[in-house]
Amino acid sequence: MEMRGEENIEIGEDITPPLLPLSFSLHDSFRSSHCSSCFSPLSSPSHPSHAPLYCSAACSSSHSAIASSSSESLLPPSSPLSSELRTALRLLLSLPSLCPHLRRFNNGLLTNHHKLSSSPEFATQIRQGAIAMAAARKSRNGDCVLDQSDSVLLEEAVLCLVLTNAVEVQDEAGRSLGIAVYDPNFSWINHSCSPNAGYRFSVSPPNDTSFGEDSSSTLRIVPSISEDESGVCSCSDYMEGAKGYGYGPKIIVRSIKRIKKGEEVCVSYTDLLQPKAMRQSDLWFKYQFTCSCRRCAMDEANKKLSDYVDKTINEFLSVGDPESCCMKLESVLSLGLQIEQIEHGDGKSHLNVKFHPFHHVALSAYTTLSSVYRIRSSDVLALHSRTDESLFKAFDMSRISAAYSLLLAGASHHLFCLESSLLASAANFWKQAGDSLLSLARNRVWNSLGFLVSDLSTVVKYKCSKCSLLDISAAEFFSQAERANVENISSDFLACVSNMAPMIWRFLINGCHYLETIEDPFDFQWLALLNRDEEHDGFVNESSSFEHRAELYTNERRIHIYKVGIHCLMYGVILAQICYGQNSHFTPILNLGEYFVN
Ligand SMILES: C[S@@+](CC[C@H](N)C(=O)[O-])C[C@H]1O[C@@H](n2cnc3c(N)ncnc32)[C@H](O)[C@@H]1O
Repeated sequence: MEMRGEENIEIGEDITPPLLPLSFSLHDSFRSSHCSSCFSPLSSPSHPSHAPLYCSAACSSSHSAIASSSSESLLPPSSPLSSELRTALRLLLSLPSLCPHLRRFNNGLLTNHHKLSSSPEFATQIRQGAIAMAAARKSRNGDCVLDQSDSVLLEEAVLCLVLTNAVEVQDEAGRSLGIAVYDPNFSWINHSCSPNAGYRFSVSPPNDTSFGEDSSSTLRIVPSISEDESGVCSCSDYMEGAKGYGYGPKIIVRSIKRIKKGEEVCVSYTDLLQPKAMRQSDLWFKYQFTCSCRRCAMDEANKKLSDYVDKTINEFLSVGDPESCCMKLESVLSLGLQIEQIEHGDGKSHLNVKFHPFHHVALSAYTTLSSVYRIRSSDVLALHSRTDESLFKAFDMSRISAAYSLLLAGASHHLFCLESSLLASAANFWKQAGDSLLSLARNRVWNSLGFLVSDLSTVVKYKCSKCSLLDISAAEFFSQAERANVENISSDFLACVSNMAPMIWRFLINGCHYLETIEDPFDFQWLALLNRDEEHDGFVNESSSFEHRAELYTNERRIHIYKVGIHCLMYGVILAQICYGQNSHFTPILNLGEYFVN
């Protein structure tokens, strides 16, 4: 069974009225400080006692008869699962004629008996709990000892029902006061690690108009039979059979995302801040199911994507086919991987997963692509005669290599701003981006178009009017004061290169389908607007269509490539000096002249 939206529901709306529990119990540690009937704090907490305590005569008169007839006082003191055992004994009172073999009781709640008892550890706990319950029931009826032949199947099934359906009742401070089992309107809601609903409790003495309860809220979710149960049962029979005692801590379910009519409503059964492995093991330990929600499938898919990228890189390192490596990496970056997802109760669906540009595997793919395009560029020049065509082809490869270096530097910058210990990586990526762009500005292609390398010497002494980086470059190394001012230098630098990026980015990425989906290598705000499911239809291969339009190759563009390159190099050097000091062999030596030797 599952619950679905009966209508379109907006975010932040109550989707059930306050629901009363079918059965509940305080945890042992709150039995002397809280009312056993309504869970509100007692005005004068008592010494720990085995007997339930109440906040008012009303609570005492409604609940004490149930507590005594459920025979819970005859349970062994402080047994494991004691609140579950009390809840189960109280539930047995309201479920008179039961068939313990049923998967569901006549109140519609799943027992999950077979699943829970398939774990040997759980099975022992359930069996021991059921024996304690059966012994308490028997001795209340005047029988003395439970004998070996007595069946405890009913007790086991009710205890499993409680373990499967009970929720922890929390107070405003987030403390778990006890547990409660609610009717199918709540208990048929399945779990998701990316749920669209949450719940809160209303804990207050009877007749108190409690805070947080909206008496006008109605039930806006409806039961639906999941695939595995279709044909076995009907929801309405069960809803009739669900009866509680008419008091106790109430629960209210609320949408935390927009829910479409007919969409499954899910809450979380575990701490969502935990990583997938911990969430999965917690769910398995408590409920014996493996979650296959979208968030879990994404984690799985990310692993598959990472494995695919690692395999491609390893293949390249051993077989050395640069073209196939670029094709495969760019294909997976553009198109993602189709992952088959098995959703709870919904059969199979497909999930298309792509890397976020900041994902560590995407960064490793960019590093590889930048090197492999550089290798391809040298290969073209080495293997073909230096015709104009091969010069342009080699230039295209260098251009794309430089674009990947720049993207890598831009993405690493954002990570470095969040986690400053990434300084060394950021230094290295900026330095490489600078090197690639400066080499690109010196590429022979410009010569063949009539722009001489010596033209660039006019801009060697170029001073940037927007940031101080290039003033500093006159010195061989940055002073301590300059290094201490790195935050300001960083933000001025980024503002400066972001300003120049539009002049060169489209040119650098021209013809590379994956890079063409990246709007800006420094400012990633466009990511928020991108429809990640959008299909991209290709990737770079040998025959892809670079546009060799003459108007793209202007001296102005080349000078911008040079200027961005010089900024990146300077910034990489200042970061490296902070990281390693100026005399280390890890710190590049500033020798700008080397970029302009004819
Ligand atoms: C409180 S019940 C939820 C309603 C339940 N589906 C039913 O049919 O009554 C909890 C049980 O539902 C099943 N369940 C809940 N969420 C699930 C999920 N995401 N995947 C698989 N099983 C799930 C598990 O068997 C779990 O023990």
